[in-house]
Amino acid sequence: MILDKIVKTKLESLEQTKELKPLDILLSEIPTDYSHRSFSNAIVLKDRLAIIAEIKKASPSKGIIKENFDPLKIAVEYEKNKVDAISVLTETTYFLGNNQFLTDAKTNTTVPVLRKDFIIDSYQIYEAKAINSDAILLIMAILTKEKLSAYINIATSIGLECLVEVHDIGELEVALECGAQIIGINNRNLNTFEVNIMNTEIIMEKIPKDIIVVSESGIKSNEDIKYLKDLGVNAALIGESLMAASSIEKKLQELREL
Ligand SMILES: O=P(O)(O)OC[C@@H](O)[C@@H](O)c1c[nH]c2ccccc12
Repeated sequence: MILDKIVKTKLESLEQTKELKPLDILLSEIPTDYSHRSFSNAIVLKDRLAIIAEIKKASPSKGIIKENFDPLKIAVEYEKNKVDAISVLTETTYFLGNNQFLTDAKTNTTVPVLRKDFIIDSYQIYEAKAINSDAILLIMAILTKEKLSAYINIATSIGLECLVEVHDIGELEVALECGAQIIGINNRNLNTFEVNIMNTEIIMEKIPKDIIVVSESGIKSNEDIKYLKDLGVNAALIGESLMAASSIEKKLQELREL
């Protein structure tokens, strides 16, 4: 199973990272001129669905998505086209991401930046802060209830917001019990890669009104956006269809068309 493989790779690389940079050194690197941008404010809008645009070179299901990949240029282009937030893959082995891509996106735009990675250790939360993230992704499928609770607390205590990702009702219940405020419904099953945007509709019904909802994965068309807006979702997280488009500007216009 791919998720197990990713977690295993992560565990191995984390050991090395921690050896090279122990936690106390990492903590001393947290920028003091940190400009915090509110992820939740950016994605809760009155009149429309917010767009969280993702910077992702490759994925385990598609391989390389974008050949001439210039993450800084993409971030600037996203900002120019008024996306509401940017998500950056920082996982290096399967998604060919990098922490620097996130720092660059933050420094060269004015929107909040979400760190997309497989967080399985509190070290990575401090790391997210050190590289200048505003929010982190926490994936229910790779965490226990105890870990999720602890990680939400740590993140909150250092001013990071959490997008808690679920893909079924069981996971949703645990996430809500742990105090998740922003729920990401993944339309892609991370083990089979199967995408079903109606997953959002099924899970949405069980989410209390005061919780912020993000629909993630497989969002490709203006119909998808309309469908999600009618469901009452706050934001759409879009990667592949923007990354694979020959023009990001045109694709965003097409997605937003009323
Ligand atoms: O590229 P897509 O189908 O538009 O999906 C974006 C995003 O939802 C996806 O990259 C994602 C959702 N959850 C994740 C967890 C880890 C890595 C990646 C992801």
